Amino acid sequence: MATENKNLSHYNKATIPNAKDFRFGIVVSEWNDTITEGLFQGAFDALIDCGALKDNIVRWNVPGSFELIYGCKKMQKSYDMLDAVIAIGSVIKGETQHFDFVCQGVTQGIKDLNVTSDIPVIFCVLTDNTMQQSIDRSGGKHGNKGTEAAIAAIKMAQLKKEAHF
Ligand SMILES: Nc1c(NC[C@H](O)[C@H](O)[C@H](O)CO)[nH]c(=O)[nH]c1=O
Ligand SMILES: CC(=O)[C@@H](O)COP(=O)(O)O
Repeated sequence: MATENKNLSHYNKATIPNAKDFRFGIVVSEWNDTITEGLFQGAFDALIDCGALKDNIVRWNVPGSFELIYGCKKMQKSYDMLDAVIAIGSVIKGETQHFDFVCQGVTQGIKDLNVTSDIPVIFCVLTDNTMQQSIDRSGGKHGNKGTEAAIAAIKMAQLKKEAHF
């Protein structure tokens, strides 16, 4: 289902575990910071709304989406008691193929972190053709992908808690 048919900010708290005992890391890219700050706020507000404590949320910044890979890896290693990490970025297509390489690189890198570590990393990276598409997905008409990522982080933290291996 395309984003335009699903508001990214809608969630049913009755279907979401209480996050009061979970600890979250959030790594935020500074590229397109008007977008990434909106994504961060959406994620932070949703975590709190679902019971997370402010003191249980740690935030780091990195220069761009490609650095999310290293930032999330170090976050996992620095805080091994984290229950989930959210990687927040905004990649917007320019004139060259650089967009494709950044998007593929960060996608594969974050996938690898989910394979190599026991702490889930949630992919909250917008990969848009235009700034308007990014605005629409970071608190605009399609909702906020940061909110969606926070809900995913809570659900994956619960799965990690219940999984024995
Ligand atoms: N064009 C965008 C970038 N480019 C920068 C890279 O992410 C990286 O920081 C650089 O290549 C140095 O390693 N990053 C974004 O997050 N969004 C963009 O639109
Ligand atoms: C995603 C990018 O790196 C891109 O915005 C850079 O723009 P350009 O392809 O025009 O150099």
